[in-house]
Amino acid sequence: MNLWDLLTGVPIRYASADLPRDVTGAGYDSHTIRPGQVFVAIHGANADGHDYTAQARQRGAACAVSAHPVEGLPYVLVPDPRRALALMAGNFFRHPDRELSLIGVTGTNGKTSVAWLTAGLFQALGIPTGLMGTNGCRIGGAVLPSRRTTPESWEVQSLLRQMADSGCTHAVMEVSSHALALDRVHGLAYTIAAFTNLSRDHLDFHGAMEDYAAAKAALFRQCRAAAVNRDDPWTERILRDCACPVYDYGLHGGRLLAEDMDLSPTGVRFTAREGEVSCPVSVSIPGLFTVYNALAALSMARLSGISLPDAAGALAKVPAVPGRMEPVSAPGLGCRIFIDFAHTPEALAKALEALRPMTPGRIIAVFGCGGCRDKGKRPLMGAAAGQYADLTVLTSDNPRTEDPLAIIRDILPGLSGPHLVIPDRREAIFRALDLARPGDTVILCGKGHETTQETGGHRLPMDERQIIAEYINGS
Ligand SMILES: CC(=O)N[C@H]1[C@@H](OP(=O)(O)OP(=O)(O)OC[C@H]2O[C@@H](n3ccc(=O)[nH]c3=O)[C@H](O)[C@@H]2O)O[C@H](CO)[C@@H](O)[C@@H]1O[C@H](C)C(=O)N[C@@H](C)C(=O)N[C@H](CCC(=O)O)C(=O)O
Ligand SMILES: Nc1ncnc2c1ncn2[C@@H]1O[C@H](COP(=O)(O)OP(=O)(O)OP(=O)(O)O)[C@@H](O)[C@H]1O
Ligand SMILES: N[C@H](CCC[C@H](N)C(=O)O)C(=O)O
Ligand SMILES: [Mg+2]
Repeated sequence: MNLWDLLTGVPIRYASADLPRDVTGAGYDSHTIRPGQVFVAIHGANADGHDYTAQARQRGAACAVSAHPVEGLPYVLVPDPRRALALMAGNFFRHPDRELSLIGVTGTNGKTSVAWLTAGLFQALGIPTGLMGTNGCRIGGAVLPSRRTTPESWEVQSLLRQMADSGCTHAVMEVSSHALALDRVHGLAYTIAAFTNLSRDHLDFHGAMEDYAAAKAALFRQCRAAAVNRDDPWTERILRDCACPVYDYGLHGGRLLAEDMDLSPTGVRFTAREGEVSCPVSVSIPGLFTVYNALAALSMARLSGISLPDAAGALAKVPAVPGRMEPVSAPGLGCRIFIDFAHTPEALAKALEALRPMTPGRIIAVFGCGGCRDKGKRPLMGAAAGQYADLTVLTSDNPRTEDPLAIIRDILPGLSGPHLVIPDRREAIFRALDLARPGDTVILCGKGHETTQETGGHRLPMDERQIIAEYINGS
């Protein structure tokens, strides 16, 4: 590709005279750069790409895009290499957002659930829809694993191009606050952006709630319509800079309302009402938060021109989201078991609250907090467990490179109420199941769809479904 075509729209401060005419693409990691590519040097939190131009050159980089002059490669100076990378990705992959109805979902909790329900709803109506998020990327029948909720801009544009080329007319993607702050979706034009809610998470990265909210709000400056949760106290802040039409939903206010709710162990049923039109909705995921997630999905369907009855009919056909209040059958144990992905104080509270009406006995919660992430949420998660569970088995959840016991020590000050500390997660699950009596509910929080445990800097296999099966089979 012609270098200047690749750089279309990128603000440029200076270009050296010896630049190549054609390049084969771009990359931002010196380890994986390929011959003929542009190496985009990014100044990050841990490293500075500008220090790795020699390695990029050895691997065949044709030139660099950088914030300051670099040694050994012709270069183009730009004010912001991350943004340059995102714009170059759009050019290289021929702007798939111009061919797709692109839907972005942001918020602290519920992004994966809402994205899944929305994509599933469209698919059920015969609308070919791609899906990108924490649980993987779905393009046609293929599922590609994801390491992050929203990948780097080059990968985002590449995946959207694959969706467009495979016949998708719509794409639904989760947009994390990290992605917004780090320009992974810079330059994308969203047809619809949705906001689920905001509560404490990721303050290790954002610093303060206001900065976290500001990162999320940025999505609403690059969309043509917004779907928002009217009941969330942060919604006004999120919409402050939003100039597009807004469709709101809620239990207490909004254009789309949920009424006559029936929350059961197997899911939720309610009546969705928009003005004079109302229709029954059912989703096979328990918890009041599922009502909100369903309303978000229905709102995006409405903004896409789908009638409420058609949308509700399609939503009823969508299978449950893997690892989100996922029931595990344990015949013989007499207790209910759920695998869930709650990993914030608010999500943990909501997930545990959802269990109370279906639990004649005790709620036994197994949870831990991720290592190398927001430490401030740890005692708050402890407090949520103490408040809503009858017994907590405190354990580990991806300690990463932190000492698991140090993480547990951070959680304990918030945790009042009966609890056991069992750092080994498999052992913790076994103990919770040992202690469970008929009528109790055991919930394993925080790992959801994950099938590994990151500890000591390694990623080890760990599947909670398998651990439960092993317990049941007596191994
Ligand atoms: C905080 C964060 O998101 N960091 C991401 C960011 O890191 P960074 O900018 O600090 O990068 P860095 O490691 O300092 O390196 C700077 C540059 O030098 C380059 N480099 C570095 C070393 C070298 O030898 N050669 C080289 O070229 C790197 O490729 C990079 O381009 O850019 C890197 C390259 O894309 C990412 O790998 C890294 O994600 C890390 C692994 C991460 O864990 N991110 C998580 C927190 C995250 O993004 N999570 C969100 C939120 C999930 C949610 O709640 O939904 C997500 O979207 O998944
Ligand atoms: N709307 C919601 N409000 C509060 N809690 C929710 C909501 N939806 C789901 N949850 C809880 O949060 C957990 C995570 O849900 P989900 O994976 O959909 O969130 P997410 O925003 O995608 O998370 P991540 O930031 O990791 O991508 C669920 O397992 C459930 O316990
Ligand atoms: N998207 C979330 C996932 C957390 C999953 C949980 N298992 C943990 O490791 O804390 C994050 O990056 O914070
Ligand atoms: Mg997610």
